Amino acid sequence: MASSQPMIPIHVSLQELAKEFKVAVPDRYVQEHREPTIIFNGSSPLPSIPVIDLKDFIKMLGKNDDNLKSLRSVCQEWGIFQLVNHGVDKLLVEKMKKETIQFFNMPVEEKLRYKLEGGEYEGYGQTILHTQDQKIDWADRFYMITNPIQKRKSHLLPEFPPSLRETMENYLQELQKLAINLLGLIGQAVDIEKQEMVDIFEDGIQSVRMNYYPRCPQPDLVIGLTPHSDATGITILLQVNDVDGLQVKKDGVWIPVNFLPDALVVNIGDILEIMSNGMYNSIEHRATVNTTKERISLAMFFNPKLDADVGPAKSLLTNTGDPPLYKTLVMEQYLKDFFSRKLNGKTFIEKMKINSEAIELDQIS
Ligand SMILES: O=C(O)CCC(=O)C(=O)O
Ligand SMILES: [Fe+2]
Repeated sequence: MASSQPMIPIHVSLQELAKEFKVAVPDRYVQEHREPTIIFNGSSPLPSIPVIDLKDFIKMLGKNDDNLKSLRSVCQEWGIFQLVNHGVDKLLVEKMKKETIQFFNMPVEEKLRYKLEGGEYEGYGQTILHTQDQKIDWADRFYMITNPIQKRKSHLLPEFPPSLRETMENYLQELQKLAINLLGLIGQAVDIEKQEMVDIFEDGIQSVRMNYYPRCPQPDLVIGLTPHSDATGITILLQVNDVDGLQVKKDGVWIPVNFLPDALVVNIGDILEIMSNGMYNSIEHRATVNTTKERISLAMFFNPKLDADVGPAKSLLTNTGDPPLYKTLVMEQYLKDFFSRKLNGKTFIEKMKINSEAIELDQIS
């Protein structure tokens, strides 16, 4: 069974190790089957992810439902967009970026105070290994659950340098407000009642991941972050140091995301794909690295409450009359199942589909 697989933390920081790999990367980081990035062939423009201006969007709300229709098609066709004029205080965002950089610039001994322990998935370290021969992503990460507060691990955020702790807290609160507004709108666009979204997501499970991707002598051989869809409702991503590297899989090909200045990138996670009964797409994405500059990003994940049902939204099924295409699981169990597997594209959500082959396979194993 997947849940009994060992979880092996790697205690060394790649940020330190990478300084020794000036010419070649060790085998453990080499991805033999990495899919290529789309190459611009000069005849058709490279597709780019849609942009939503939240200020304009809100202004038009109630006047007609054109913007809800376009939000719906963005979330269906892409499952990811850049959000501009999002209303999050610019100075706070700048402070959050600066202090995230400072976090990774702390001496390694300091960072290892937050290191991942065996069997845990919260803390600082490299990829959590589910098998001994698993390839390792070219990155260090810090991951923790931030909400509800009683779920916080006392050796993580509470022990951060005071300024970072305070900035993270303020940033979290701002993003919580933004996330609940976005979730309401995204739900409304597929006939999920706002109250149902609020009941499921308000005071839900929230977590943060800070990603550090060192420079790499052979960037095409490694992957910064393995292809995956997020097991979330929505994720709000901040690119911390203006170095691009995020890619999304659209119509079978990997295309790079060029972050707009001051934009936050919002992506639809598996839980919204399930809640929308498959109308939305939880976008598959990955991070690539480069030879010249390290890259830092900060993702915040917004999820239902632990005791909420994760399944096609009841109001959507009532309003559309459609049969449910996904199973329903309690959030707590959903999270346990997710963390017991290694990241692997969209295979996890496949297991939630009713009548999928993946479910049958899982039941046999
Ligand atoms: O670094 C990035 O741009 C992507 C991060 C991400 O997808 C994640 O943390 O889940
Ligand atoms: Fe992600």
